[in-house]
Amino acid sequence: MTKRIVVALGGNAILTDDPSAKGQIEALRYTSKRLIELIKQGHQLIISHGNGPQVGNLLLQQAAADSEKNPAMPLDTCVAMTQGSIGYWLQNMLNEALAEAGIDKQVASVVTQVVVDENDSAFTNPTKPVGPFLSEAEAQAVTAETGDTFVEDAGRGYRKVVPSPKPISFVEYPVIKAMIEQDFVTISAGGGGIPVKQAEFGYEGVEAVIDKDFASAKLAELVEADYLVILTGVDNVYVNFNQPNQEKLENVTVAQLNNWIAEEQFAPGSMLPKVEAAIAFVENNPKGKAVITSLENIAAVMGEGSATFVSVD
Ligand SMILES: Nc1ncnc2c1ncn2[C@@H]1O[C@H](COP(=O)(O)OP(=O)(O)O)[C@@H](O)[C@H]1O
Ligand SMILES: NC(=O)OP(=O)(O)O
Repeated sequence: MTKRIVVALGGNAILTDDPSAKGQIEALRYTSKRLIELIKQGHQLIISHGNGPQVGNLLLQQAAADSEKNPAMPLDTCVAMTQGSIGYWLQNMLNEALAEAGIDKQVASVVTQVVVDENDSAFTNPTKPVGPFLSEAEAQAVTAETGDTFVEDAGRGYRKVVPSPKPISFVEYPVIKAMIEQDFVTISAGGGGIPVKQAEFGYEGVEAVIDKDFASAKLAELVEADYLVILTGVDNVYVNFNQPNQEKLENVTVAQLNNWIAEEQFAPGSMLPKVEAAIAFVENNPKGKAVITSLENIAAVMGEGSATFVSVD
């Protein structure tokens, strides 16, 4: 039976060890081949993706801009730029994979604006890690020069943090919905969506990066998806992660996850938002399941391999 599946692509589905455009296109070529396995099985794919590494790199490139003739772009515009570039690469690679598989299906990216609350406490408490991983000494040197805030990111090094308000609504949702109804493969809410606030007539950008897992959960809720699949660097969520007594989670409920959240089992800025997004989706859509796994293990969604499945109870 056809399932409606929202797939949120994490960092390493797009950027492996080569951050050049060519390297990211290659990573997305592989990713697309894996993704269309679900289309081959007759399922409907609704794709979103992250942009943390890319938007952080773009911010670093902005620092090289001169102030008048070649001005630095604000963060919301940088999010739009990464949404555009990743969407462009991904739609091309999906088209290629579909053509190779002899499947005639349209793919398109939607430049997606996501409304946030300008009074969200995130604006005074930046938590979203973006850009490259630095050593502690490198991070301290950048902070001394720019005033940027860095945090240690899940044992992998230090990353700059930016405000990450919660997504409220999708400006382009009627368009996304119409495309889904036509059975087009949609790429939307890239990089969590371009953060905007309501203006008198229309919308105005705000400087932030929305967490793509929260945006994807909201999208999955709106489209009443059967599955929200969050693809990341690990096959499963763990308790006691990276410790000798780490324990793989396979089928878990919201109540169990809430207990582990209280024990601080999931790293803020990396696994915690994924777990929270999974909870939000199944609580608002109790018939749906959330799945956290790796791209390599995507077949687990249909029962072939290891993944963490979250259900409401
Ligand atoms: N409890 C945990 N269980 C599994 N992975 C965890 C846990 N805590 C932190 N992590 C780390 O979080 C990473 C996923 O977050 P991140 O790489 O920021 O996401 P994304 O794939 O969306 O870019 C995993 O690859 C893993 O290294
Ligand atoms: N915007 C966002 O959450 O990106 P990452 O998933 O790449 O961190």
